[in-house]
Amino acid sequence: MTGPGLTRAIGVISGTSMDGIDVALIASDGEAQVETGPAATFPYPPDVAARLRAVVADASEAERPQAALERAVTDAHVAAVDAFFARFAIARDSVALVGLHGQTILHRPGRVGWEGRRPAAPGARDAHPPKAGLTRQLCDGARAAGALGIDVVCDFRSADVAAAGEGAPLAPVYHAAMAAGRERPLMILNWGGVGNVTWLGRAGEIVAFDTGPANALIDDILLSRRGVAFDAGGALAASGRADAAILAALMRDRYFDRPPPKSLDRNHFAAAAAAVEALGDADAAATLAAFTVEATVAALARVPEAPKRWLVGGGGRLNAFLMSRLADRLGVPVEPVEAIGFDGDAIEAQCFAYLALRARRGLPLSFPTTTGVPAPTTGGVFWPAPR
Ligand SMILES: Nc1ncnc2c1ncn2[C@@H]1O[C@H](COP(=O)(O)OP(=O)(O)OP(=O)(O)O)[C@@H](O)[C@H]1O
Ligand SMILES: CC(=O)N[C@H]1[C@@H]2OC[C@@H](O2)[C@@H](O)[C@@H]1O[C@H](C)C(=O)O
Repeated sequence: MTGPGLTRAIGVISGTSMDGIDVALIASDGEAQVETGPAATFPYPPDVAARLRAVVADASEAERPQAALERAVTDAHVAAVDAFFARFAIARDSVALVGLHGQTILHRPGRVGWEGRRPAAPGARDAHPPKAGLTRQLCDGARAAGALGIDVVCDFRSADVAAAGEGAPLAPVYHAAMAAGRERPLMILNWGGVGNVTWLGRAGEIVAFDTGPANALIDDILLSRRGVAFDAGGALAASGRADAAILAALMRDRYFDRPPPKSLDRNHFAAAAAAVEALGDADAAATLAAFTVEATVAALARVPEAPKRWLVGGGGRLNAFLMSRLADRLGVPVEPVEAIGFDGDAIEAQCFAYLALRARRGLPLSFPTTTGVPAPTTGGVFWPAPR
């Protein structure tokens, strides 16, 4: 794999589920041409995962420097790339670049309107002035480039936030490349911990935003109540009944009133766990699954034209219950991205390889209709390997 004009790059990400470190190889020009190679997921060392969960659960902790944890996360990501080279017998010097997303521990973009805030009237004293935008992905680029001996791009979101964008989602430009030549309008949905959509219009328009919860809330109650990481296939949710009143209350969150672009911190909907506390396990899972589906369906009101087809990536595509409920509610085909030849577990890692290549070429990663940034904006920080 490497056609003329294509560069081989590896992408690495651990998403909001913190279920492991995804690694994928692509060859691409950072534009229309993408060839996908192998991909795999490697577990976090358990102590690193536990420390991350504690920090992510506490925003004030997530704002502190976290230098030791950043080193541990970086080393885990480097180890994952080394294991990837070994598993697929890939020569290190055949890869020109590594895009390291790192681990998001806090996401608080500073755009006016964030969290449903309304701009204060002119002259009025704002009782809750916006905090400066901040998005934190733990990743030490210099350490990673040194350990890997390969050039690294990391910190993909900060330039967008500094330019008054949401800093997320960044996958849309990769989704557009994946779906080139497919029927429009088309929706690409990522159901990871948090959900996000990319709407692709007939004339090449892209509208993208985070939809709401995907699996994170369901994962959290399965872990706290049953000691398991997720609801396999959605079996527990399928055996329960969603509580309509609780669901309606959850859907009144002001996030759903906001027009896109918009993005979420993993913990935005953390109060939902308390809302289902009095329910039995199956009904709680069913209510949170219904919340994921309704939050996703609500995206329809925010795109110019209803998509003819939805393609789903991320672990949520393996939840048969969520997939069939979404298809019922939408009335159009809802299929895993495998339907167009992509590995739904690898898209985000592929995406950060692709974005790293774009960053090196000065191409934009984000756009006014994907993050609300005022103009198309490149990003990422480059760390050359020591020579
Ligand atoms: N067989 C399955 N049945 C049900 N759910 C599953 C299954 N396999 C994975 N999942 C869900 O998918 C989640 C992981 O999805 P994924 O790896 O796409 O998330 P992520 O990339 O960490 O999150 P994000 O995209 O928000 O950053 C798991 O936490 C689990 O909830
Ligand atoms: C701040 C952050 O890490 N956001 C993630 C998260 O996980 C899903 C959703 O929320 C999306 O906005 C984003 O990830 C993907 C890869 C993105 O930027 O497109």
